[in-house]
Amino acid sequence: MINWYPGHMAKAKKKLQERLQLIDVVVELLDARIPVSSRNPNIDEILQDKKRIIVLNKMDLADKAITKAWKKKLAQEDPAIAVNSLNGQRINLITNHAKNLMADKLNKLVRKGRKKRNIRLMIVGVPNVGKSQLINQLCNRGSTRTGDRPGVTRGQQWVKIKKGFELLDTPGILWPKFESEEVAFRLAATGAIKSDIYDNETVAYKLLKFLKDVIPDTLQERFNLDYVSADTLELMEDIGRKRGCLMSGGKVDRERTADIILYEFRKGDLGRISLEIPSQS
Ligand SMILES: Nc1nc2c(ncn2[C@@H]2O[C@H](COP(=O)(O)OP(=O)(O)OP(=O)(O)O)[C@@H](O)[C@H]2O)c(=O)[nH]1
Repeated sequence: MINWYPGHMAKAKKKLQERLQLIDVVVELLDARIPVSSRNPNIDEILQDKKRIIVLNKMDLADKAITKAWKKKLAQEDPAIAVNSLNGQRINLITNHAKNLMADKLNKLVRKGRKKRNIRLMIVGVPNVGKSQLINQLCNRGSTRTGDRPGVTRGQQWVKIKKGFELLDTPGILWPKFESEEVAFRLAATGAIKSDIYDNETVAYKLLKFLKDVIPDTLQERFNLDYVSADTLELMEDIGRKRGCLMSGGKVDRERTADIILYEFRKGDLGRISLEIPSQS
């Protein structure tokens, strides 16, 4: 886990901006469950007028209808798609969109009698959003290393991911938002940050408070509850008891209960749940 200090951010920004000069299209990766909170706060300033595709990753964990609404909203600015980087579902759309974005520029080259060149892509995003997973998926599809080329920092390489496309094999790591407790909660709940603001128990409590209104039936069934208490603390203790999280004297071990709730939520065992909806933000 990176500790972001202003100095680190300035350095990361500078490094990224250097690499951006080599790139045709940036793939901005967001978490489909929290597209607002998982977005770097300075992204527009960093990317400036660079062509961009917004990719909502982990679509398998997010609510289908809400993701669709997000895509519609985000697509007002840039092409926006949702993918699953674990199984590679829909990642073909990334190169399709990149091709469209670059069509005019490349056609111009051809009209000038020059050779059509590969479209160069790079993935950027905050920690844990799935950058490495997506790079692996894109690279696993019959890709080839294109060898060293000037201008690329040592240790980084271009990978030819399909005909006409090259991907920088190291992602751009961006810092997350630190602007509010609510954002910190959402990043912590989805596992993106180890929050300094919240401990696991508080994150799980806040999450449960949200979930009991959104998916009461799922909670009742999953944890085998007699009923879903309107009192969040009571509900948490009921879940703890059902899962055998007891300390000596029969008191519920809330820390262990919190770990279970967070683990199952992050894994998708509680269903596909989005923590942010477009009209809220
Ligand atoms: N369910 C699900 N999990 C995903 C998906 N993509 C990535 N993950 C998981 O999310 C976690 C983080 O993925 P990484 O690829 O390591 O994320 P990263 O952005 O490279 O993370 P940093 O190295 O911290 O910057 C891993 O446990 C992945 O298996 C997805 O589409 N669906």
